[in-house]
Amino acid sequence: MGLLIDGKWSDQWYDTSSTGGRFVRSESQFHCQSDHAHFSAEADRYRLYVSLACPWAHRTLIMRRIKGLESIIPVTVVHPHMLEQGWQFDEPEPLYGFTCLHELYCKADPHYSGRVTVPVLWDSKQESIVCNESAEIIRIFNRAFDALTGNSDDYYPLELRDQIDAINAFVYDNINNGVYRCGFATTQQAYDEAFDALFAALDVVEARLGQQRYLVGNHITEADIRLFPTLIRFDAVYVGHFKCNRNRIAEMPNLSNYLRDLYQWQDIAGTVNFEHIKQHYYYSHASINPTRIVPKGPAQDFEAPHDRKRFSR
Ligand SMILES: N[C@@H](CCC(=O)N[C@@H](CS)C(=O)NCC(=O)O)C(=O)O
Repeated sequence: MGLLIDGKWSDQWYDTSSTGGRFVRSESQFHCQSDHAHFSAEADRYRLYVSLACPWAHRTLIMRRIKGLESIIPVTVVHPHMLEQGWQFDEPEPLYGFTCLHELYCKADPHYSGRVTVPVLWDSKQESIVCNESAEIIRIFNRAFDALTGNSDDYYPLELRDQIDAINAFVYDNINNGVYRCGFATTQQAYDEAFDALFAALDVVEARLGQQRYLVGNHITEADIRLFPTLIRFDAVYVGHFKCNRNRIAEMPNLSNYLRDLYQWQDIAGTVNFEHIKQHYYYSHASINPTRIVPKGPAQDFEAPHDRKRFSR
C-alpha cells in the first residue's frame, strides 16, 4: 500500500507517528457538486471504480442498485488484495488498459499527491475523476439521474436533512471511521479511546433502533445506507482483525435485526461479497496480520427472519 507524491507512486503505510498513534483519515481531493442541478447526467458517460471489500465504496454500490443505475453506470472492481502497488485490477481496466488504480489518478492529474482510494467516479468524456468521496457520490446518485431512470426515490429528503446530517456525523466519527481508528491505532491509548467511542455509539444506535425501524424514523434514508456497510463487515472482520471485540453485532438484538432487515431489502444482499471483504482485510494489512491467514468463519445467516416489521414503514 502506498500513495502518490507528485504523480510518483511511493509504497508506504499510514504514518501515525505525529498523532500519538491515532489513525487520521485524509480528506478526499476530487469533489463534485452535491447539488445535482450542476451534474450532467448521461448514460454510459461515467464509470465507478470500487473494491467490494471497501465500506465506503459499498455505499455507492448500494445507492447505484436502489436507484436503478446499474445499466447506466458501469462498474470496475479491483482485486481484493491491496499490496505494494495499492489497488490493482485483475485484468487491465476497460477504458485505458491500466493495471493499477494509481494510473487512473495520474491520468486525472499527472501531479496528484495523496492517497489512491476507492470509490472513484470517472467521467469518460472529460477523462477525469468527477469525485473520489463516497459521501458525495451517493448524493449524486440519489438525484442526478432521476430523469434518465424514472426513479425518484429520495434518500436525502429536504425535510429530514438536518436529522440525517446529525446522525451521519455521529455514525461517521464513531462507527464508520471508528472501526478504522481501532484497527489502525498504533498505541494502546489511541486504540482504547477509539474502542470506547465505538461501543458507546453502538449502544446509542441500539437504543434508538428500539424506538423506530431505521436511523431516521421509519423510512430508509441515506443514513442507513452509510451505516450498513460497516455493520455487515463487523462480525466477520472488525471484531477480530480490528480488535473491536467488546461484543459482536449478533449480540445486539436491535442492530442485528436491523442489519438483516436492510440486507433483505431491494436485494442489497447482491452488493455484499464476504470473500472480497475477508480477503482484503486479513491479507492486505500485513502489519496487523503478518501470517495473512484468512479466517474461515464466522457462520452467519443474514437471510434469517427479522423482527423489524413491528414498526410500520
Ligand atoms: N473518504 C473516502 C475514503 C475512501 C477510502 O479510504 N477507501 C479505502 C478503502 S476502504 C482506500 O481506498 N484506501 C487506500 C489508501 O488509503 O491508500 C470515501 O468515503 O470515499
